[in-house]
Amino acid sequence: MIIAPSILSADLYNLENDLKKIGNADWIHIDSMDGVFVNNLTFGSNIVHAIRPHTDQLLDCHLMVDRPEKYIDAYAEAGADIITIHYEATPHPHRVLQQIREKGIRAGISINPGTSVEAIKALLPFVDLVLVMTVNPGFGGQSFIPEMLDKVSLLSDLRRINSYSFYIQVDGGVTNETAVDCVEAGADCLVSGSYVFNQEDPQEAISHMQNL
Ligand SMILES: O=C(CO)[C@H](O)[C@H](O)COP(=O)(O)O
Repeated sequence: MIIAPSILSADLYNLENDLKKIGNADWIHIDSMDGVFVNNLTFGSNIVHAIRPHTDQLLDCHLMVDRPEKYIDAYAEAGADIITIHYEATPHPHRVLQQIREKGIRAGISINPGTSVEAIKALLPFVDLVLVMTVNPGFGGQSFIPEMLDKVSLLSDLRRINSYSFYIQVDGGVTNETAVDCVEAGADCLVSGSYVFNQEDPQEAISHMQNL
């Protein structure tokens, strides 16, 4: 199981120290929010640029921004390994996914709780990752919406039937308990923010989830 702690819940004043606390994680999840697509503002490609020289962990960039096509070049130049855009954020998701892959970067598509898997079926051959939001995007520390697990199961079936190879990532309210349900439904990558960073020993929490 791939674990991607979200630095949305890190202490930005002590980011270097907090990155050490999650040093055994496979990926680092970077939540960019623009105050338009979601009602919150966080960070942009500048944080990718700042972290990149200091880790070999994959930088997994989740763009909760309107019209993500405007920012792909900046994230590519900053050193992103994965860029996930929201299906709901652009009228041209297929074009933006192509734009990401043309940069040699893995491309992900994310869906809000109100968006069905059917809506992104035509995009599945063109993605390296599908992110199922299990909270409404915008804030950390929200409660997991269990009904979203049906989407994870459906994606897992579609992946098997069509021999696709995208990762199925779950994000929002992931704890040691909800992680078990995500794994059973077919997820292979879990984003966890507040749960991981609130633990006495984040590395132990990460390795527990990695072994699910
Ligand atoms: O994308 C996000 C919010 O939009 C966060 O990645 C997500 O909510 C993780 O935080 P937590 O584990 O605290 O729910």
